[in-house]
Amino acid sequence: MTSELITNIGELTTVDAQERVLTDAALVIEDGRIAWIGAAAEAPDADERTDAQGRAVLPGWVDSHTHLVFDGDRSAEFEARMAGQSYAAGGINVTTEATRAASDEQLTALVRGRVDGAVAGGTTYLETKTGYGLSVDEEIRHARLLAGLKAEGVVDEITFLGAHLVPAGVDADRYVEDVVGPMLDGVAEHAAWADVFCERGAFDGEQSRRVLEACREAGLGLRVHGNQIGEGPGVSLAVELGAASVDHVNFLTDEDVAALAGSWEGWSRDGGTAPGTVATCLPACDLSTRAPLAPGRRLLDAGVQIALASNCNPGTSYTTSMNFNVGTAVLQMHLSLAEAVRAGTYGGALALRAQDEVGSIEVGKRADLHMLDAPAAIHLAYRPGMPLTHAVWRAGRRAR
Ligand SMILES: N=CN[C@@H](CCC(=O)O)C(=O)O
Ligand SMILES: [Zn+2]
Repeated sequence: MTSELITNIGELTTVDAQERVLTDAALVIEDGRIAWIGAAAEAPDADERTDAQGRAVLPGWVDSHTHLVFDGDRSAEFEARMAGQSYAAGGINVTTEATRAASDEQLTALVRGRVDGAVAGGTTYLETKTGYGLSVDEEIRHARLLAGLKAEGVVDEITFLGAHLVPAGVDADRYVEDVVGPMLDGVAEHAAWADVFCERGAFDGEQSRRVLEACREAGLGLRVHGNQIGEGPGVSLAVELGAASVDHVNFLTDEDVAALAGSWEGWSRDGGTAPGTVATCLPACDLSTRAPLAPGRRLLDAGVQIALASNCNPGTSYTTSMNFNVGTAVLQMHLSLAEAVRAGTYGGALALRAQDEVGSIEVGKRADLHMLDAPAAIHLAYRPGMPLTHAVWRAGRRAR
């Protein structure tokens, strides 16, 4: 068992229950986990020593929402949007066609490259989805490829999103029966989560319920893409069915916000009731679709736990940069730096129910660390777009 002391940390943002931010700090990693945190002057010895030279350290980002299994290019669709066209779910079909044509080797290499990019930007725990297969064989193929990458530690969480869109030329009810039948049977061994795009142009409330209930029955945890394009049943359904997260949340009624807040009543970080439904905000996606930014401030003020995620996908958010998403949440969504960092770390972990393992720097947790080439984390918003990630540790190992 080797240990590493990281010392001379200018600012250590722990995201622990007390939201402690330590200056002149140090920490020790042992066997992939955080073994000690405290003042640099009091740090114990370790086998190896890294001098942070006054840099800031924070938990690695937990990106709780990505779609990395895809091939093809949708830049023309993006350009048309920038010229005034609005986003519609139908573009998913374009990616599905390109993705189906890619071999296992091609898709695996594409996912690996995208994860490398995410890690290079400070992401240390990452969820990703199927959803550009949209047939029984293809969805199972994508889930199987992801399971191989999970076994290697490339991705951390896998979500089945067969209910992303009804593929062109297929009857909707027939497709839903495929999703809850042979598709679910084939992916259940590979995925821990199921998701549905509950939205105008994708799946309505009834179809979404059918998919979510069947997936829950099969033992999968639930997540929902909801309220992205307009108000709708996504949020209320997610809360009713005990989904771990509902993502996008751009268009919310007061009832939606109250339902989300109600799901957190009685929960506290140190105990109480089980966690409720996290509202995941996706600022890069909102900018790329010219949508109103998700109301993160309103949700926090109502007592809802929120996450920030990249939603990396070729249609609405072609970026894995959590630095960008967190900086944007401060600049445009009126979150404080502490709130935005928490949403991109502990909030994402809550959305994946991985909060006991990752999402904060606490003794016993996985040593997932992000060192900035800056003395303080506020530089993420103060210097947007700058290459601020200096070093990354994933489960105690230098990943960057
Ligand atoms: N909204 C649904 N799914 C993706 C976009 C899919 C696409 O357009 O390719 C999203 O999260 O934004
Ligand atoms: Zn998405």
